[in-house]
Amino acid sequence: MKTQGAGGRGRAQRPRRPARDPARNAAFDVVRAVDERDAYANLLLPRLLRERGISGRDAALATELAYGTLRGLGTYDAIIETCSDRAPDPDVRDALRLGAHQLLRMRVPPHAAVGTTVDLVRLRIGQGAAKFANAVLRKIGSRTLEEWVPIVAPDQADDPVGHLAVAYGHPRWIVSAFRDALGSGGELADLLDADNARPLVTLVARPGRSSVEELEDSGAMPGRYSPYAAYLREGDPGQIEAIAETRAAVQDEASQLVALALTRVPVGGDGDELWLDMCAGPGGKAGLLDAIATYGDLAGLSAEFDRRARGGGPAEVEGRAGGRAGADLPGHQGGVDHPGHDGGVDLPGSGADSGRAFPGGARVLAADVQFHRARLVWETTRDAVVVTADGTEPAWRPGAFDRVMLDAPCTGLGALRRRPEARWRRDPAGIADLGKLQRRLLGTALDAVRPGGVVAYVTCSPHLAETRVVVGDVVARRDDVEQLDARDYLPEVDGLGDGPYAQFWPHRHGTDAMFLALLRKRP
Ligand SMILES: C[S@@+](CC[C@H](N)C(=O)[O-])C[C@H]1O[C@@H](n2cnc3c(N)ncnc32)[C@H](O)[C@@H]1O
Repeated sequence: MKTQGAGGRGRAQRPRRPARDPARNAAFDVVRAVDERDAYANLLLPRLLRERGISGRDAALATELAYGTLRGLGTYDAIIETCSDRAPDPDVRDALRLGAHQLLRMRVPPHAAVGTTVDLVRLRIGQGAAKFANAVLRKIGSRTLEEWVPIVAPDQADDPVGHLAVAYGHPRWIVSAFRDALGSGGELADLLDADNARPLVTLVARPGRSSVEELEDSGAMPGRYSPYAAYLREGDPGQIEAIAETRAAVQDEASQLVALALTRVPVGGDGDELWLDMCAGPGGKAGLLDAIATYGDLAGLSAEFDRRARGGGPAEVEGRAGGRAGADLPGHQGGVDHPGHDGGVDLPGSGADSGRAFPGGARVLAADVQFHRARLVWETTRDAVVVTADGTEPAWRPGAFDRVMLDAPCTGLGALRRRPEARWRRDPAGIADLGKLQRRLLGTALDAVRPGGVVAYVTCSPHLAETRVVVGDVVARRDDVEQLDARDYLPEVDGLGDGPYAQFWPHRHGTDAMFLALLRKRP
């Protein structure tokens, strides 16, 4: 049974009236559903917008209201508590959170923020609750966010983590984890701030299937680092033909780069034909790996070709690239004119087999333990073989693969920008169990790769207990593994840390906080 708080007394069930303010009503419904029944905002909101025919500016407003409110819950709750003389009912509190977001972080004029929120409460909850909401919102609007923070947050000097947690709306344990992973406190506020910003929609043009130029024709602009990335400032990516046909997809740029880095490591020796994506669902990295495996790293190949045509090195790349990855392939990008590339990437190693872009001609086996997620991989890949399989109990023989991608199940703390409510749902208690699974999966990934082959251990979390500690523990227990400096395979990206790992950051790179370790099985 619900507790009776402010504005709840004597309230009768009333029939829903038609929404006069579709954006705020939709945002309210999303925040309520997240609060009441653990709904996922990024799944529910697009459905509500579609069902209610909300589009254009109203859709943009509903999105900012719902996502922004959910990101800032911790901050807004602290301010609401200070401004209320009694605990609000959950539905009234959700409306107050929406109002607080408009007053403190959006450019909605205060009278409009208060007026529309009070109207919403009157219509959806009741007259008594509306009076209460009006009084609380007026108090909230009497100060700016910068003025509220010192009042409601712990003192910065006494408790810097607690202060940042309230100031930037993150749970304290996540702020601590980010501080530990960053290694110094200097950038912590920038990171938390970046987590509160709406991420750019990043697309991937799967090589051989689409091209950045094709995405540019649909209104996107070339990405900063990945030769396959394009940014979409506005519009629905689902309407882009290449995306509808799975030749391109929505994919964070760091996700693209960690997959690309795996394909750039020279494996030498016994061919390079079979790759495993061990935790592939829903298929973002598998989609890119599948295209590179089939057609080659076309951007890298054309950069190499350009370099060699200018007299920069051995010429047999033309022969290796010809046929499968030659200039006639659909979507072949020709020369690379890319801010991060300067005509090609310089990878470590020299000699016939190293430092080369992969020319194509491999096959990907993509596995996921969950059938429905494996099915999503099957829908997004073309040439990959997709299976439902548990990576901890391999269905493949040891040493079968030349390259293995292990994008391990993790807390997802690196993608908090995308899932607005996620930060309040994650529980540090789950990290120990995840760590056990991550260690087992990394062990079986290393068993799956042949001597000389390479494993990418990836998490979409910078939490040390899921990244360095896992890799360090597993490597320390084996004598057949050599750790590579992952940064060497991403020369177009600065600021990836002290190595040998590569750690992306939203505030530095505009990407998710993706972690990469590259491990080679000793020949
Ligand atoms: C971080 S997600 C992978 C994301 C994916 N690589 C992509 O880029 O779209 C982790 C995946 O691991 C899967 N998984 C969890 N435990 C597994 C196991 N024991 N064996 C195989 N897959 C597992 C989950 O179902 C989930 O789909």
